[in-house]
Amino acid sequence: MYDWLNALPKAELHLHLEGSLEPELLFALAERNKIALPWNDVETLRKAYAFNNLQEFLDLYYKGADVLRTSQDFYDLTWAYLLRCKAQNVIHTEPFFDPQTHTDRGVPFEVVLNGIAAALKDGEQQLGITSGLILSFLRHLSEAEAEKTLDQALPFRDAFVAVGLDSSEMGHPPSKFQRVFDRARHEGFLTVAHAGEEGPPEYIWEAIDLLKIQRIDHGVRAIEDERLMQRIIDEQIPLTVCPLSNTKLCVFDDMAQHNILDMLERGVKVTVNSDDPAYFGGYVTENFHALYTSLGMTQDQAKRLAQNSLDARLIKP
Ligand SMILES: Nc1ncnc2[nH]cnc12
Ligand SMILES: [Zn+2]
Repeated sequence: MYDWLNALPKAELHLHLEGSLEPELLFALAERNKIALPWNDVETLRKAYAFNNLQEFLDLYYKGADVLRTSQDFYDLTWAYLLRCKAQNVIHTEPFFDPQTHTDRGVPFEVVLNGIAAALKDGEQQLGITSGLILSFLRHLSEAEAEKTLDQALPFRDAFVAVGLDSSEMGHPPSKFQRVFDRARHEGFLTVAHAGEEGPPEYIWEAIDLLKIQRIDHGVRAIEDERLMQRIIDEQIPLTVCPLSNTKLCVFDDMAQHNILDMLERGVKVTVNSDDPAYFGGYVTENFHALYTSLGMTQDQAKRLAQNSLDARLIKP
């Protein structure tokens, strides 16, 4: 089944480039940039990948991102991810990057963007993988800081298709970013937002009604609100679900409890994604495979999930 799932043509719509930083590359970049790490070796670092919630993961993820300093680093990170896409027949990807994670420690916006954009261009030319980059604001920071990030992005507007919202969800509702999302839309960007990962259904309502999103990232807590379920079914608002992420971050106790197939059967446009594959134990195919082993996903369901990912692209072929 793994090989069959691997061969399915699919799109990945929820992937943080910084979350694809494998420990081996992290150590190689630390050496290249002469950065001392708090872990002795790759195995010790991998052992630290045990999380009780989103915040515990984010604390380590931001630490790991500190090895990314030059455009070449961002190129190498993005290229390594694209090679994984090629190996798993991901024919299109819409990755996130978090500029504030880098600008806040002194790496200029254009250094980050140039490396990522060059790799995505080579990915299309050399690997045939199309892409659309999403600039994600860190929601634990202020809206004013998001506004500053949008200002930095405008000279490079052709490099992005959308803005997004990620990082610590609880206590940082979408409504906190309504004005900057208004301006981003006015500037011609599409919008997406993480909502309903740990946060309540109310945050999903806000993402839809206030941020006017094209897709909900995660959204698994929508199932707690029947009126919301009807809305996302009626309007076919896609959910970019990340099964391995949800179990690693204890959103579900184990994969057998995951609601993605229940949502699929109810007519929700759910998709399968890897979120932060270097930290959560697998790329897209491993996420599909976990649904097969733990939930008995059928080939027909897998085909519908893969087709949903192609249908939910922001950039249509
Ligand atoms: N799963 C996730 N939720 C929120 N922010 C993130 N940043 C990287 N991964 C994330
Ligand atoms: Zn995410």
